[in-house]
Amino acid sequence: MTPAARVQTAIELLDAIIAAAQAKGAPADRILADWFRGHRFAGSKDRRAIRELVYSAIRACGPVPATGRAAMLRLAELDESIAPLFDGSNYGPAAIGQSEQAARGGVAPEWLENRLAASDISGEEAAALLDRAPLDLRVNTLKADRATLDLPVDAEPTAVPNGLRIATGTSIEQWPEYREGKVEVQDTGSQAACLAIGARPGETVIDLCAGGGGKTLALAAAMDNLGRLVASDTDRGRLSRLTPRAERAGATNIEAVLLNPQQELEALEAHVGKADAVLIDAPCSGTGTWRRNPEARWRLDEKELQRLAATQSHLLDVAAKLVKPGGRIVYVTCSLLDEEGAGQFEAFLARNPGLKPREIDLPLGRERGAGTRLTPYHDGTDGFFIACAG
Ligand SMILES: C[S@@+](CC[C@H](N)C(=O)[O-])C[C@H]1O[C@@H](n2cnc3c(N)ncnc32)[C@H](O)[C@@H]1O
Repeated sequence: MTPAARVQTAIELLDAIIAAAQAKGAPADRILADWFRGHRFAGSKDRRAIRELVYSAIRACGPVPATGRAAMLRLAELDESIAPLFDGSNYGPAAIGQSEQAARGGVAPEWLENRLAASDISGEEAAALLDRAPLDLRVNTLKADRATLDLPVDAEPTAVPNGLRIATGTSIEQWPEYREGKVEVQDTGSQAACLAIGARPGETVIDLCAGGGGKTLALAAAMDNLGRLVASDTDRGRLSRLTPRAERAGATNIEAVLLNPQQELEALEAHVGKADAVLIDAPCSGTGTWRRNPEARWRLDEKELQRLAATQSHLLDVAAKLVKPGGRIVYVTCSLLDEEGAGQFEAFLARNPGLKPREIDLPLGRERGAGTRLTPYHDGTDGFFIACAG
């Protein structure tokens, strides 16, 4: 493909990504993967270049761009190598018209920038939300030891006990160490969230929103497979990914439980008032993970944020029923908005005067309300709010 044809392809993909974001459809990564699968003539260099153009254009726009072409014109304002490729050549984009408008820059749609600023995320903190994410691994202590594990590439220890950082873009799926379950891909912030729960061998721990089990596997390792680890979620598809992952990781103490939304306690009845610890890795806006999926900024609206906050509050109340007296509840969101983090947790404590905030000792982050906040700018991790009560 010519460089101009790559730009035109990126424009068309951006059109699809913008439409999907507004319709809450497929994420950008899936749209790209599907296109690459259907267009085998695009070689690996083409694919890399197109991906880079698409993601750079997404990062360059704050509010939702009107079109893929407007998004690419915004990128052309930042990267002078792009405008000359609007050359009207075969398969390339038409020449830039005199009155054509580029999309607006910024960190996010204005309403969302304002919400972030109200949560003290602005300036460099806000800009860093759109950095490129590093590639972090967690060494699975059920099968390996960070101090002695030999990997095919250089790896730097991170601030968390079993974390390693390797070069972004490294493909690890074919590594024997990965296939044998010695390492998992997991952001350092997620690993810190797992540390906060302090899961110990022999305990009963409930991972209430387990999804595909990213944190469940870390908890199983912390428990050394001893005790009871309940992994629940309302999403059957996500939860079904846990079993093969647990097998690969050698995690043997996990019990997966599918929940009905709003009736979570029915399936978890046997555990009411008995859990030593409950982790709520709550569904959230994901403002802390824009480094990985920057078009998520265009999916969110105020109504969705309200819906998420209501679910978070409900799940905190569910956790309060599951935990035993003296047990601990750890609340985690990968959002930097206080209404999903410090504010949400404060309201929970106010509703439950019998529960008190507990200090969590993490090697990263800063105090925020009754919890700890990790940010890409300050900690080099995804953004997280993590808090504990008991
Ligand atoms: C942030 S994700 C969890 C990620 C997962 N813990 C991990 O580390 O890979 C939030 C999860 O909450 C689940 N969820 C949404 N509503 C729920 C509910 N009412 N009860 C339990 N889980 C729920 C979603 O299906 C989603 O998997």
